[in-house]
Amino acid sequence: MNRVGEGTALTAVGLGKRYRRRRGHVLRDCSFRLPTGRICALVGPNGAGKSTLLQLAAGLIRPTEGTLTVLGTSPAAARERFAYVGQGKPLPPQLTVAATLRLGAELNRARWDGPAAERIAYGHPTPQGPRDGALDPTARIRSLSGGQRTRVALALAFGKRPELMLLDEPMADLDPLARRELLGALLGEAAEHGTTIVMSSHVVAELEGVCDHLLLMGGGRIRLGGDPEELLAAHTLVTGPARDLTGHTVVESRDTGRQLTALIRPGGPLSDDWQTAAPTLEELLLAHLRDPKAPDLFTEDTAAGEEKGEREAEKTEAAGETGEDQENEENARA
Ligand SMILES: Nc1ncnc2c1ncn2[C@@H]1O[C@H](COP(=O)(O)OP(=O)(O)OP(=O)(O)O)[C@@H](O)[C@H]1O
Repeated sequence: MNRVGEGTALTAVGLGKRYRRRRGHVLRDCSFRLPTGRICALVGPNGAGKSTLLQLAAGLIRPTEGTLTVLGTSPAAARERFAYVGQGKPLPPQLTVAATLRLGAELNRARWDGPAAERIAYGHPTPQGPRDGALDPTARIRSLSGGQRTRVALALAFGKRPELMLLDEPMADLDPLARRELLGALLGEAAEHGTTIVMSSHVVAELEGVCDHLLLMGGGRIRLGGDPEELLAAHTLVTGPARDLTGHTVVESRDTGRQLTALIRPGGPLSDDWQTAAPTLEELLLAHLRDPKAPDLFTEDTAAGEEKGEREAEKTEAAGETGEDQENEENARA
């Protein structure tokens, strides 16, 4: 359901991506809309194209087909308004943490929020002194652990005070306390400033209760898109002796001979023979991942087809972005 004053953070229309040295498409004909102000989990198996989608949104690579509009414009035009933290996290190895944050301030003079960056990097000191995991401002980047570098990269992202954060597995190398702290900071950021957050992750359980939007990728496309609660509400786990599920959309079913267990999207009332239960988010995602043929589902406000006028404008604007020089750009960045 659309919320009052809500805009669009990302719109993909017929988005496709093929890498030159790889057979077949990584993404094919993806269309979806992500409203602003959402904390969106981007999930899917290894190689599903999550990093590719985030890199397309960050303007680091270009689509082979279709368009991806960021904050209503092209990724290049929106560059100042979003922050991207990729898995590689390139940071200047010779600089100290404090100098890296000063560089961030220098590069983002118009919007820099120093206290926000410092909160992520150094945290709030406890009465006993600096909190565990807080970075030493005089430490050089090259001497930091993977998780500590992630913290610097996230501090730069928060300092930029972006409208949109694109985070590629931001929690992968953080310890459990740091993960919790980061999730709290992301929630606070979204609540206070209306920041849209898109983060890829493999840890579904960690995302429950944090994310209010979900994009499930698989088979080169977006399989599920929307508010997790709405997506869950559209599904029911059923168990029973009956075999006939005509009239319902079956996502996955297992037949032991004596009884059938299935995850379905009910198309009408269920007969009394069935025992029913609400699936968990993990059950919903796993069922879709196990069965690549399960039909895709988008909640009402996330199907890109809604905004025809906007789409036409986006196509025109972004048309210049889908150039033939895409591989040159990728090579240059590599
Ligand atoms: N620069 C590239 N050149 C060729 N193929 C690539 C390139 N980058 C990614 N790929 C391929 O595209 C597919 C999608 O990769 P991507 O990194 O986007 O997936 P992912 O969902 O982020 O995976 P993971 O969960 O393992 O991080 C993979 O098969 C990968 O090998």
